[in-house]
Amino acid sequence: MKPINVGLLGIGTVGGGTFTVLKRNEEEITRRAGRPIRITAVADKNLELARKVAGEGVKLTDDAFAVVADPEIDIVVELIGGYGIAKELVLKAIENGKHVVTANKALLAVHGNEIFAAAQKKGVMVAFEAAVAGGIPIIKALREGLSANRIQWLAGIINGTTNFILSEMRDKGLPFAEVLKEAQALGYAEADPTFDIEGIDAAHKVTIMSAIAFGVPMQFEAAHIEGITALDSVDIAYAEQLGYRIKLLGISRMRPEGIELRVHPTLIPAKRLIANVEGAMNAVVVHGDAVGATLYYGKGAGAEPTASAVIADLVDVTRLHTADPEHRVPHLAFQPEQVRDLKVLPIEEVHTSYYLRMRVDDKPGVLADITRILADSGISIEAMIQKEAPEGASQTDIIMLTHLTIEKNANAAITKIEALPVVQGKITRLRMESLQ
Ligand SMILES: NC(=O)c1ccc[n+]([C@@H]2O[C@H](COP(=O)([O-])OP(=O)(O)OC[C@H]3O[C@@H](n4cnc5c(N)ncnc54)[C@H](O)[C@@H]3O)[C@@H](O)[C@H]2O)c1
Ligand SMILES: N[C@@H](CCO)C(=O)O
Ligand code: NA
Repeated sequence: MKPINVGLLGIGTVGGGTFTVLKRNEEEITRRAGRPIRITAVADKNLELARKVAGEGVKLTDDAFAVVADPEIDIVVELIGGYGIAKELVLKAIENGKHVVTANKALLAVHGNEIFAAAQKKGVMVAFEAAVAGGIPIIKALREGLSANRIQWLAGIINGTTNFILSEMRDKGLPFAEVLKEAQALGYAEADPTFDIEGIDAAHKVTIMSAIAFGVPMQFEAAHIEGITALDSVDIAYAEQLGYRIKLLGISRMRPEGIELRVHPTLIPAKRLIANVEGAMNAVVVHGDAVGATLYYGKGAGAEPTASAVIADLVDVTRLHTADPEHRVPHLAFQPEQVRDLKVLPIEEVHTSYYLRMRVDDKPGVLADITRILADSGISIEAMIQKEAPEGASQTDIIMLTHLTIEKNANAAITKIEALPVVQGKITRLRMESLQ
């Protein structure tokens, strides 16, 4: 059977892993795909690296546009990253009638609408399993496995770097900067690690999942994004005492009036399976009306786990290469004309519950004043701890967990509580999700 020819753009961590796994498992992969999948051209601006990894028998170049223009190439695999040259290359590949496989979540979350429209018009596939949660087949699950369901919400630990940092801080009490350096050395972090720690990478990934779960366009620009840099280790410890873990979650929920799309540190009950996902591992919970809650777990980063997803896409594209475009799975799970223009809700409209930590004067009646404000705002309290004031101290910490409310309601109550003379400084507020 005639091989399918692949042009690889970027042979760094993921590109190198893809080359290695494809070679090692060639026989198994061919048995699945029905024909051999061969990387026949590699472009990397670091030619020395390309030579070292790909060796003889492959066309090597430092000009990625030459691969995209090569008439012998059937599928272009984009593993360069970023929104700059990667966007030009992907659009050019599509224009030249080539299928595209990419791990580039930033590119798809920001420019996906344009890229998928171009691919649809040209009748080519753009596959992106590696872009979300690395090796976990979450795109496949959302797009195909759960297609009977009205998906109601999804929530995931989808950034390995930040989960690694939170785990190490909690278990070993190590400082943030030190753990970040370790995550970078292990190859988990983005080229610019602020994308990880400020929640941007997780927002890219939840944007993509939200689009294919709910049949809406990519709306990255409307996502609410908070990272872990403002998180205080005292809150990690208090959350623990209350039976919760703090994780950086990407959350998207379908509501009749719009979509919630947000990334922020979140308290989740310690007894949930996902609360126990540690280190650089990823996990996503997807809730469908028929199936209920489903959980997907595995390695979200690293050379071979990510290559596993890239190659699964290569197998899919190879199988469907000759199929009529109408018989292929739609790029974004829903038929293109069925994508709905449902907007992302502002963060003030989200439904969630809260962890509140405040420093108060250690006087009688303080608690009554605070609980009255919450009650007047219709916010009920689920749990509370009041720390014993240390010997001779005149102030103490109160930590409260609330029931579900609307964010703007919580904001108004917090402003009123902060205005009480007995409350010192700002209240620390974290969102909580029950994930049931
Ligand atoms: N590393 C991971 O664990 C992981 C996981 C999932 C997704 N991704 C995504 O995969 C993509 C690649 O990530 P990576 O970690 O392999 O990056 P990397 O930096 O290890 O590799 C990128 C490669 O592209 C080459 N390159 C850069 N500019 C180029 C150009 N103009 N022309 C040709 N080559 C060029 C570089 O020399 C390098 O070898 C990114 O989009 C990233 O977000 C990475
Ligand atoms: N920087 C990303 C890589 C995988 O997308 C992470 O830490 O999850
Ligand atoms: Na994946």
